[in-house]
Amino acid sequence: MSKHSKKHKREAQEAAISASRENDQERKDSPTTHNTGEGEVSHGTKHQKVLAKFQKSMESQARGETQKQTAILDDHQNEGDVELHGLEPLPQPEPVTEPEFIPTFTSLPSWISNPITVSSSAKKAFTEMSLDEKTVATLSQRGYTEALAIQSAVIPMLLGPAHLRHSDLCVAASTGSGKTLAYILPMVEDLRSRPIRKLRSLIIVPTRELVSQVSKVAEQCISGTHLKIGTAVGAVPLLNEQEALIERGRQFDPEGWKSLQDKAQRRLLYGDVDVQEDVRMLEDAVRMLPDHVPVYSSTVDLLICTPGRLIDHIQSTNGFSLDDLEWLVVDEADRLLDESFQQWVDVIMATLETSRPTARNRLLAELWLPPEKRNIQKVILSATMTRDISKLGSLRLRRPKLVVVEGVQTTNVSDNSASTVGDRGNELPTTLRELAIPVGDGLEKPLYLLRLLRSDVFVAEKVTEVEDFPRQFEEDASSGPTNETDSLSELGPTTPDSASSAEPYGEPSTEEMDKLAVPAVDVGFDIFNKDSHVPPPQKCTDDIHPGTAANVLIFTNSNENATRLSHLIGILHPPYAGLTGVLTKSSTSSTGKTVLGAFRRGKTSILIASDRASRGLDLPHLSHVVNYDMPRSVTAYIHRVGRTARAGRPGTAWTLFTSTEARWFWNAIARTPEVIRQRPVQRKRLDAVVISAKQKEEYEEALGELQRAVHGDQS
Ligand SMILES: Nc1ncnc2c1ncn2[C@@H]1O[C@H](COP(=O)(O)OP(=O)(O)OP(=O)(O)O)[C@@H](O)[C@H]1O
Repeated sequence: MSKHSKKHKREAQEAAISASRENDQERKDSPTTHNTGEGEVSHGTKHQKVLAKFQKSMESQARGETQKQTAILDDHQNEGDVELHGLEPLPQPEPVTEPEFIPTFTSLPSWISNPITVSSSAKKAFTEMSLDEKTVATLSQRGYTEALAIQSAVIPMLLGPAHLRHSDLCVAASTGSGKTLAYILPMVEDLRSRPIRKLRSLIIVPTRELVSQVSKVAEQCISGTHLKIGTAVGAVPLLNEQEALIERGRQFDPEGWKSLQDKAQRRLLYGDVDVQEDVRMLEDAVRMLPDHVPVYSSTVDLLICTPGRLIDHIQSTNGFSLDDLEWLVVDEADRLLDESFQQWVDVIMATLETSRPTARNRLLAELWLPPEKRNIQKVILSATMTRDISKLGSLRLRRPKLVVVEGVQTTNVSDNSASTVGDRGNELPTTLRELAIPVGDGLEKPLYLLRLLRSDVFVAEKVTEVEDFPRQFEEDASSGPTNETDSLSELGPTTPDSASSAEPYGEPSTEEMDKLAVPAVDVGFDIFNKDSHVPPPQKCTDDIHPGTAANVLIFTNSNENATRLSHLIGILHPPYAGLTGVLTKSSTSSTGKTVLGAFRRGKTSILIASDRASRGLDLPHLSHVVNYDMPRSVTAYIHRVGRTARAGRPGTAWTLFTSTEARWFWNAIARTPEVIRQRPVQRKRLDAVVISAKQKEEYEEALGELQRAVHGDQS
């Protein structure tokens, strides 16, 4: 029933009820009326009225019903006009095209979204840079006459007296672009004229290898000055470092001695000690002559350290103080800020903000005035600089500026047009060539690696072996991998899931592959030819690394994989055994030094390493990097491949990817707009790594040998 008709019905009912009530009432009020003729007349009139009302209401309801029925009839008639269709989709209107959303705002602060950009070709002669003549001479002895782009931009910003430098600097420039000299040169220029030795500069880096590398560069830069450099790394006993960094003396100071004695007594009696520093001082004070107090002085002007060890010194080395600090450099900043390392940022910032115990500050304190502000020049660097403002904010930067080097115009590899300069991707060196090799399910990855080493890294070997390439092998190559190799999976050095990225993997489409593919190489050889002699190190004969000794850094995802792979290479191809070094997280400092030294001197030409070696390590003549295990992030990839193609030299990076890793690799690494590269990653097939029955047998034997070596079972 329609709303309308309901209403009328209700009205009629109400009218009827009210009329009947009125009648009842009247009957009650005058019980005699129904007996009189007048009363009957009055009743009749009323009933007529009520009846008229009721009829009116019913008519109106009937009219409403009729209208409704007419409307329904009309609807039914109209149905006859409806066009009947089959199951094919109905034509749809054109979707409304909405204008592309181009943000006119950025959530980044303007110093990040509008950085100072430096062209990679902007180079200056060191002689034009107001550097000390001796420094220029030292640089020229090393063969450096021209400052690289980032150095040409940053050095002038950091040169000059402290009161004229008003900004802290963040520097984002690709791996191998020369960031180390960009901060060390102005720092040394600033400190060289200071007559008194104080700890004025602190350089924080993430690994002990980097501490040693940066200190070597710094040592060269300070030659001819009175400056002294110290290092602090976790691998060295703390006590040795304390003795090397702090000189302990004594001073005649009866009042000071008395105050120390009082404190010592209070401590003894009540356990009352004001500050931790006093406790440590008391320990020295008890060994002093009467009326003398200990005094401490720094033995170094510049300290290069890892964050953990720095905190150890701040918290437990008598006399270690950052009161005189003027320079704070954080290299590989994104890595250091990502990992908390005993809350190092908070501890250091708190230490730097404690007011210095100077006479001026004491006077200011007496006048209830704030202590004088410290003027510490902070320089924060990385090839993959974080734009995370909360992390950068923890460093309490003063009027910061971001300097970026633009080596590559935005390329066809990624359409990065919407991104602003500040949040554009990280750049790879322009001289880097990247290739990727599919390795199927990954079960024969060691064989692919060997093949790669012998065909593309140590090129000289390829030339002879291609000539001797046996026809039989060609036939084996075309047969494809067989299921029999599956049994090797448990023993193989890595399994396909060794890359522990959470991203979904999958093969890219054929179309994607076609776009990315480069012509497959069709060379092959017997990788098991143990008798073939490898004269190390060999000269590259290709046009990419002309005349340089070939060497390769191979990355695995764990120490265990690195060690196993090195054993396996030695077993599968004994001539490589003596040429291979392993650098893992667990290598001791001295082992690490020996391994790196041998590699740098060319005694070994294959270095297998975990990601410990990916950050900042400078192996100037490294010709190849191989990602044997898939890196865990795009940042890890950038730092790994950045060990080659440094300072404008050519370099090649190879990545082995399994079919489950393929999609992630191409999407997240090879084609991501986060990475700015000059040329796309090329796909290269090493099809000939297909195993004959004999080779498979030898491979299994090698794996068995490896397993026996691991379990110490020589039977
Ligand atoms: N002015 C120069 N001329 C020639 N070579 C230079 C110059 N400055 C630095 N180099 C060389 O460039 C290489 C890379 O320098 P450096 O290690 O400082 O790079 P980086 O930017 O810190 O790299 P990463 O981000 O990987 O740590 C080194 O081998 C260094 O000796």
